[in-house]
Amino acid sequence: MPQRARFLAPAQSPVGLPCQLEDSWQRSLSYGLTRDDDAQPWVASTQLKDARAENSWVKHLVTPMLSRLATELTSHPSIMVMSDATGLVLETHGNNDFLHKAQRYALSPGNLWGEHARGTNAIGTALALQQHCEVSGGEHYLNRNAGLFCSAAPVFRPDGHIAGVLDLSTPALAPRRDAAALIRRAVCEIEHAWTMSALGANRWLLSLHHDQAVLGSARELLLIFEDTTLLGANKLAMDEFSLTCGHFGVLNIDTLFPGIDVRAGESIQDASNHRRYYTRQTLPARRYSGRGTTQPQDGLAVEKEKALRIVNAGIALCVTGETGCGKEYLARELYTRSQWRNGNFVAINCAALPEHLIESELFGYVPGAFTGASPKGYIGKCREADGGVLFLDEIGDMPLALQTRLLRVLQEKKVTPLGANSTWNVNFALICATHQDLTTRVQAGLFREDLLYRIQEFHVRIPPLREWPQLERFIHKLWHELGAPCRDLTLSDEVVSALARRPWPGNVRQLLSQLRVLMALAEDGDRITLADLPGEMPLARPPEPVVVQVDEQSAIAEAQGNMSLAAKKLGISRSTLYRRLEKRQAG
Ligand SMILES: Nc1ncnc2c1ncn2[C@@H]1O[C@H](COP(=O)(O)OP(=O)(O)OP(=O)(O)O)[C@@H](O)[C@H]1O
Repeated sequence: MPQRARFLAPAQSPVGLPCQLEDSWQRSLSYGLTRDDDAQPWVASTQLKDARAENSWVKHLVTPMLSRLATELTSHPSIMVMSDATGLVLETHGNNDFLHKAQRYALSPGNLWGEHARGTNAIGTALALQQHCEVSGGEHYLNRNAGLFCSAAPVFRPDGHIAGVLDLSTPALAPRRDAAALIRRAVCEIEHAWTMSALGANRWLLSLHHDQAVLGSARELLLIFEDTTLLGANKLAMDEFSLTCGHFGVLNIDTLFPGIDVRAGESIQDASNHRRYYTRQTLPARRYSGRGTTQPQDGLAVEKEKALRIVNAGIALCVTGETGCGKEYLARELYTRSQWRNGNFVAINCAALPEHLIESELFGYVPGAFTGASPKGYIGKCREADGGVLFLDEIGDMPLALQTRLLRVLQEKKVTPLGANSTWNVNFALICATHQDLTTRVQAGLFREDLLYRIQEFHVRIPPLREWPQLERFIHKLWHELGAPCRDLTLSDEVVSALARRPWPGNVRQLLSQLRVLMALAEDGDRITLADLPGEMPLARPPEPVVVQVDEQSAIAEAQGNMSLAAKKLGISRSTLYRRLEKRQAG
C-alpha cells in the first residue's frame, strides 16, 4: 500500500452502498484513483486484435446467442458488453442509440474496465469478486460513469478459470429490472455450451440435477471425466460440489459418487454431499485406450499447485523452460488464481529494457523530472504492480549493471519516483521467467548470485513440448479451446499422433499457430487428415541421440525408485523416462 494513501481521506461512498461495493470503493482508493479521474485507459488496436484471437469463445459461444437475444436487447436502450479476464472490452452489441452513447463512457472495444483502471464498476468488480455484480449510477467510483447502470457476471471456462465477463449496460435513468436474470441466464448457457464442447473422444460426461425435468437444459450440472478422473465442470456443478481448478485432473469420481457404476444411461445416484441426483451418463464412442488408472491432466498439475501456494505466500517464483513453452502463460494463470488477482499483472521484458530507462520504468517519475519525460509523469511498473504480480520476463538476459539496481528494488520494496521527495512502499508477488540456465550464468559471472537467490526462492521448470507425457491430449485440448467444436472440426487420430511426434522447437507457441493454420484452411464440418498437414515440416522427430540402452526398470531398481536418479543414470530427463515407461505399458 502506498504510504501516501494513509493521508488520503476515506472515499465518500454513497449511503447504503452494499458492503461488497463499499470494499470495492476502498480498493479503488488504494489504487490511487480519484473520483474525478478522467483517464480512460485503453489498448492499441494490435493488442485488441490479439486479445480477440485469444478469446475465440466470444465469437463462437456468445455471438450466436446474441442473435437470439437481438430483439430483447434492441427494444430497450441496452447493450451487451463482453470483456476478457482482465476487463479489456472485446465486443459490444445491442441498441444502436445506446451503443453510440456508451462510447462517451468509453464502454467500447479496446477500453480497460478492470477495477484498477476505472474503480468500482460492474465488469471490474465482477472480476474482483468472481461473481455477479450490479453497479448503478453514483455507486460507480468514477463520477464520469454515474450515468450508467451495469449488471455483469464472470464467465467460467470448463477448467474453472475465468474467461471473461458478460455485462448488460443501460442508462442509469432507465435500468432494466430483468438485467441480472438475463445476464445469469446467458452466462449459464455459455458455460453449458462450452462444457459440452470440451467433450473429446476420450472423455465422458455426467449430466445431473436433483430435478429430473432440468436434465438436458442449460441449468443442468455437468461434470467431464476421462476414465475416472474429473477433468472439468460447468460453474453450476463447481458450486454444487465446492470444486476448484485444483480438483481437475486430480479428483477421482469415487470421491464425488462413492461406488458409482460407470455405464451409459440414466440413473439416480447418491453423492458424497448427501444429495441424490438424477444423472445421465454419456460415454465416448471409443473409451480411452491408455492406462485405466487416474492420471493428472498434465505432468505439471502438481507443480502448479505448489507454485500457487508459493505465490500466495509472497515467495519469489522462477519459471524456466525453452521459448514458447508457456512460462508467461503459467505466470498469468497463477496470478488469476492467486490472492493477488485483484491487483495488476505487470510484465516487464528485462532483455528489452534500455539501461538508461530502468529506473524511470520501474520507479516512475514526476512531471518534468528529466528531458523527454512525459508532462504527466509516470507511476512506474513497481507501483503499478502494487497488490498484484510483477512478472520479470527474460530475467536471465538482463545486463549485469541493471541486475544490481533491480536487486535493490526487490530487497527494499520501496520506490522513490525520479524527481520526487516521497517514498512509496510496494508489495507484490514476484514471478520471474527465463530460458537461460541461471546457475550456469552465475558460474560464468553473467548473473549475480545474490539476485538469483532473491528471485528463485522456488523454481518450476516447464519441460519442452517434446517431453510432455500426454501431448495428444494437450493437442485435443488446444483444438477445443481454439473453438473447433463450434465449427464441427475434428482432427483424425493420424493427424494427432503425427503432430505429437513433431519436435516443436517453438513449443506451445508453434503448435498453436500450426493448429490455427489448420483451422483457418478448413471448411466447417471438416475432419482434418494427414493430407491437410503442411508438408514442409518434418513429420518425425529428429533422430534421438544414441544412448547406451539400459533397461529403464533396472535403472529404477538401482536408484531404489528415485525417478530423478534413474533418469540421470539413463541420461534422459525424468519426463522422458515416464514417457518411455508409459509407451512400454501401452504397447
Ligand atoms: N498450457 C497452455 N494452454 C494453452 N495455451 C498455452 C499454454 N501454454 C502456452 N500457451 C500459449 O502459447 C504461447 C506461448 O506461451 P508463453 O508466451 O507463455 O511462452 P513463454 O515460455 O513465456 O515464451 P518466451 O520464452 O518466448 O517468452 C502463448 O500464445 C500462450 O497463450
